[in-house]
Amino acid sequence: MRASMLRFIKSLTTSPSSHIVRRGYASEAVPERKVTVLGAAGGIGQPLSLLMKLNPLVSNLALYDIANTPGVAADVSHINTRSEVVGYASDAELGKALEGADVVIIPAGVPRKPGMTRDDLFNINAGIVKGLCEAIAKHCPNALVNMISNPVNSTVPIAAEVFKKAGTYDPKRLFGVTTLDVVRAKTFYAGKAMVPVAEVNVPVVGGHAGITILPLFSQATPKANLSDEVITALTKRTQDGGTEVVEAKAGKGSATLSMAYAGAIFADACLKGLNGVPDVIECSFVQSTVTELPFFASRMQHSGASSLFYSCIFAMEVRLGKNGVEEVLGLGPLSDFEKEGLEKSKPELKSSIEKGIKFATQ
Ligand SMILES: NC(=O)c1ccc[n+]([C@@H]2O[C@H](COP(=O)([O-])OP(=O)(O)OC[C@H]3O[C@@H](n4cnc5c(N)ncnc54)[C@H](O)[C@@H]3O)[C@@H](O)[C@H]2O)c1
Ligand SMILES: O=C(O)C[C@H](O)C(=O)O
Repeated sequence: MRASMLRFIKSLTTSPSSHIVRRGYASEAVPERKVTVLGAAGGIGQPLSLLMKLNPLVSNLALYDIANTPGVAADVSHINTRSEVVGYASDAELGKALEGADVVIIPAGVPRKPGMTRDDLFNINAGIVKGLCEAIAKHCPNALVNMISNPVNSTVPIAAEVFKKAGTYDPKRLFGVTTLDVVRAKTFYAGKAMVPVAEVNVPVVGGHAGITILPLFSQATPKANLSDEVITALTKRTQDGGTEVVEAKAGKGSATLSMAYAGAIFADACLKGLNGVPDVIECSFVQSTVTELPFFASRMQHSGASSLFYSCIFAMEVRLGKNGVEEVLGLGPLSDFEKEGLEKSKPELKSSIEKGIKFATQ
């Protein structure tokens, strides 16, 4: 488990809470932060809600789903951590769930079954995401939106178009959650490189489907002398990680537990960025200007005393301050294998992005 997540879970049982919430902050006070989970009663939503309840940076946790929310909210609310939990169960309550949210996490929608691609989920999930984003534009237009619902390569562009139409679009605040790809790349790399997994870092760029997932093992740390064959196999396993889980679950859905972990890591990074913690770096599928594609997942650094952390662009790191990005950091050279992977991924990524834009603007 990632060191920061382990630290905060451990700290819940070993330190007085007043110490926990102050760790890493210059000021004595930790801000109030509301996090809303849309799809909170689902396979991802439940463990993700649990993990957000364990996060000491959260003061208000709003759990929304169209089914089974009261039970999940009652259950999670009994955990003796900082946040107050409120469940919202119907369309009529969506506005209240979103009002005042700093971070909105969206794992609402149907998951894959064996034999399906993520794009096969488009017809159902596009409509769900569009409706939820319309509500976000209305009730919490300044929230950071963490999009988990698939196909991420299309649902993020849908969200962007909905926000543009509403006049609320801020590219610095919309994120496709690709953290699970990073989580997998780290795990698989550690296994082959025989290094402690907690020390591993691997940027993953591109998108979140098949060959659009581009792990950059040439930049993985700690360094290891892995053969081309091993790098190829690691890349393929990372790209097919979702399918590996879908097949193992044999019709009972896709990754939920590892996704909840990844979603919690990413939301925690968002909260830290909002709170002004420096040097917070994650990968995410965000608006980009570096390639000819309008969206691209890449590594980003977010911090700043104001409420922003910034998307970055293809294979880049950025440093943020009070008003967002302060500095864009170079990512470094790609291997020939990675350059080839990037070129191969572009047509699929482009078509998924265009599909989302077309759906939302029709
Ligand atoms: N980004 C990633 O890395 C990643 C990883 C895993 C899964 N996913 C995606 O996340 C989504 C959810 O997966 P899951 O396994 O949790 O599915 P699930 O079916 O277990 O849960 C989905 C939940 O969404 C709810 N829901 C449906 N429509 C809704 C609406 N309009 N408003 C609020 N809630 C609504 C359902 O009631 C259900 O509780 C899928 O699209 C899946 O493909 C993404
Ligand atoms: O593979 C899926 O359908 C779910 C998710 O995108 C994943 O990567 O696990």
